Amino acid sequence: MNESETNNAVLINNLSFQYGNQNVLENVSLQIKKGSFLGLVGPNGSGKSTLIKLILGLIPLQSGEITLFDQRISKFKQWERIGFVSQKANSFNSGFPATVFEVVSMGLYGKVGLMRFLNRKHKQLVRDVIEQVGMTEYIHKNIGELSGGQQQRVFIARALVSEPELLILDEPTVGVDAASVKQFYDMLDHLNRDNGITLILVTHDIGVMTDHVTDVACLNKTLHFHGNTADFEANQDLSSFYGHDVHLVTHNHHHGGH
Ligand SMILES: Nc1ncnc2c1ncn2[C@@H]1O[C@H](COP(=O)(O)OP(=O)(O)OP(=O)(O)O)[C@@H](O)[C@H]1O
Repeated sequence: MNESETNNAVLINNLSFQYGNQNVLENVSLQIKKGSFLGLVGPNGSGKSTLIKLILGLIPLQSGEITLFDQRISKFKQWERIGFVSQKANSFNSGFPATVFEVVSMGLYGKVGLMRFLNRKHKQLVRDVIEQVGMTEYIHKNIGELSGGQQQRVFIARALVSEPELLILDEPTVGVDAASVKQFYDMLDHLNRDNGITLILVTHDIGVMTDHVTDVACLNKTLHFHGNTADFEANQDLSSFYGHDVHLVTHNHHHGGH
């Protein structure tokens, strides 16, 4: 980390975005501090993935500003500081011919070109991140033979080999069974607390999430709430609106209290 940097991993200022003439994000401002673990929640179609794509520079800004580690996104070049794991990561079928070690090594491609040129240091790094996500005993297993939750850990390890300071996860627990979800969150806690990695987690698992995240942001085109987890839970309107029935809510609904 750079000594002269502020405490912000991500700073979003007055961001708006449209697909065609559909407003998807309106005047969103959000400060994500280094070391925090942010849960980003919102109904289907509320703009969560769009916000993440904008932060990752995958789609261009239209209005407003995003600052990553104190650099305007248009000038930002240190993309290795940011890792991303998507919901669709766990789609390997049982025939996929790559081991956990190999899949995680692919995360180094940007650094070393081809996997067969991995040096001792790189191999150790690959083993270390596999250890961090608790997959050491599966290191030589084929990825396709693992459960969805285990595959997702492997994808997190793959994102971790480039040693990101910020890791963004877009609904990583979709399709993962309840028992594995708990372990998955424990692993995220470890990365956040022990390794100091800032996390942004897009999720619909409100109940599980609030036991782990430090901060919550509720998005429904505009930002309805951003604050610490205790304040989110204390606000009954918010936790029920963004809770279990979130899939049924339409954009036209009214919801008070904030
Ligand atoms: N490439 C695109 N072109 C046009 N419209 C899009 C595109 N991507 C998303 N949208 C629309 O923008 C809105 C926000 O979508 P977005 O994927 O950001 O929501 P989300 O909160 O991530 O939803 P979900 O929880 O269902 O994943 C939706 O109405 C969606 O249909």
